[in-house]
Formats: sequence, structure tokens, C-alpha cells
Amino acid sequence: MGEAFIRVRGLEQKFGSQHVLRGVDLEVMRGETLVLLGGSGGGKSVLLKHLPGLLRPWKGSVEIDGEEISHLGERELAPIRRKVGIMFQNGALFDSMSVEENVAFSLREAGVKNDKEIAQRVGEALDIVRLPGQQKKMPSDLSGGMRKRVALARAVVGRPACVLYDEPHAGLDPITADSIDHLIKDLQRDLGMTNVVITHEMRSVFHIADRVIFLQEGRIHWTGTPEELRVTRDPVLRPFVDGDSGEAWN
Ligand SMILES: Nc1ncnc2c1ncn2[C@@H]1O[C@H](COP(=O)(O)OP(=O)(O)OP(=O)(O)O)[C@@H](O)[C@H]1O
Repeated sequence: MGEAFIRVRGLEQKFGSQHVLRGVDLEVMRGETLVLLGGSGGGKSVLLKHLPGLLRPWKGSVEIDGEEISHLGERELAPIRRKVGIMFQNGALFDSMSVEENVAFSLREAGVKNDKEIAQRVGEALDIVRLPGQQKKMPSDLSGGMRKRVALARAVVGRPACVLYDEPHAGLDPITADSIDHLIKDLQRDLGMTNVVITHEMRSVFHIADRVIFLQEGRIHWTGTPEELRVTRDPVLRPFVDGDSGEAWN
């Protein structure tokens, strides 16, 4: 580690009069797993969408692998999006396409045309997410956990250097959520992947994070290791870690 793969400086975003990001400074080191925590509506997804250039900063800058991307057009962003894969919150699979077609979609978008190469790379991606041989299944045939893994296969099939995960555990039972955590760590260990993960699952945070960032009202309120998070006395973080709303149980 030691070298920043993502560098965000003074990032601000507004939607109408709503000032969602208010000056975010962030570095994600190559090969690290960074977890992004924060209350609902605090701007985590909005921040994540700036990293592959899906949103353009209102103010500030975003650098990916040493390249400033905030001024780039759609065509110039294509190589950036090959470096930064994203696994969206709802999995976002196309229900009318098979698993194979869903995973191949981002490769075809990236201009890969050779069917044999596509089939091979889809097979490898399905192996990585532990769904070997599931190419012909339709999304409606899959469980929630399997759909998430197909979404992850789609994010990694282009062999990005970095994967962004927007609540990869949402709607999963604890065992399936744990298997997603293992996949995230396998990608980091085996392929040197940089991971940025939004989650509300504290158990996962302690399993996967090298570093944690807490976003509050559009700014980074706290940064530390999982060990520091576990013992923090920060008045905003403590109830979050304990899952304590402050209301009494009778
Ligand atoms: N494209 C958009 N247009 C207008 N408002 C938006 C847009 N995207 C996000 N917002 C608003 O920005 C705020 C932050 O949203 P965001 O999805 O980043 O929250 P979050 O921290 O990811 O929350 P959660 O944990 O609930 O998913 C919300 O009030 C949301 O309604």
C-alpha cells in the first residue's frame, strides 16, 4: 500500500438547494478495503458515484490512478470506468437477460467483441464469485445472494483495479452476507483489488475494513481503523456502532 489510487479533494455536490457533499477530502490507497459508514441520506452513495465519473463535482476534484477526471466527457471516462467497477445497491440485473448476458454486458460496452474471449472471461468471473456453470440461468431463477454475486461478477469481469460496493449486504441473511465479505477480501488478497464498500452491517465492517470513514452531513466526520472504531467514544459513532437509538426497551 502507500500509494493513493483514489484522491478526492474539496468535493462538493448540490441538488437544487440541497447541499449534499460539503467538502469531502479522501484518499483510498491501492489495494486497501475502505468502508464508508454514515447515517441514512448522508451522501455516501452520492460520493461513491463521483468515483467512476457517474456524477460530476459541483466543486472540487476527483483523481483516479493519478488522473483528474472531473472535467472528462463520457468518451474519455470509458477507460476510467474500466479501472473502477461498481456493484449497485439493488444488483441492477437485467431480468430479460441470462446470467451470462448480464455479466458480458459491461465487456461488450467496453468494446470487447470476440465471443470466445467474452465467454472465457464471463466463466472466470463466475468462478471468482463462486457461481461456476450458472451462465444460462435467468435472474428470476436466482436467490438474492446469488443475484448479488452475479452483480459482483459483472463488476469484476473487466478486471478493474478497484470495485465500489453500494450496500452489498442489503437484504441478505447473515450467512450469505458473510460469504459476500469473503469474496470482497478474496478479491483484495488474490487480485490486489482496491475496495470501497458502503455498508450498515457493523459485523462486516470488522471483518473486511482496513480503514473506516464516517460521513456526516456531507463531510468526513471520522477516520480510523476498525480497532479504533470498536473503542471509540465519539458521540456520533458510539450509538452507531452499538445500534442504539437512545430509546428505552421495557
Ligand atoms: N440525483 C439526485 N438528485 C437529487 N437528489 C439526490 C440525487 N442523488 C441523491 N440525492 C439526495 O442526496 C441525499 C444523499 O443521498 P445518498 O443516496 O448519497 O445517501 P446515503 O448516505 O447513501 O443514504 P442511505 O444509507 O440511505 O443509502 C439524499 O437526500 C438524496 O435524496
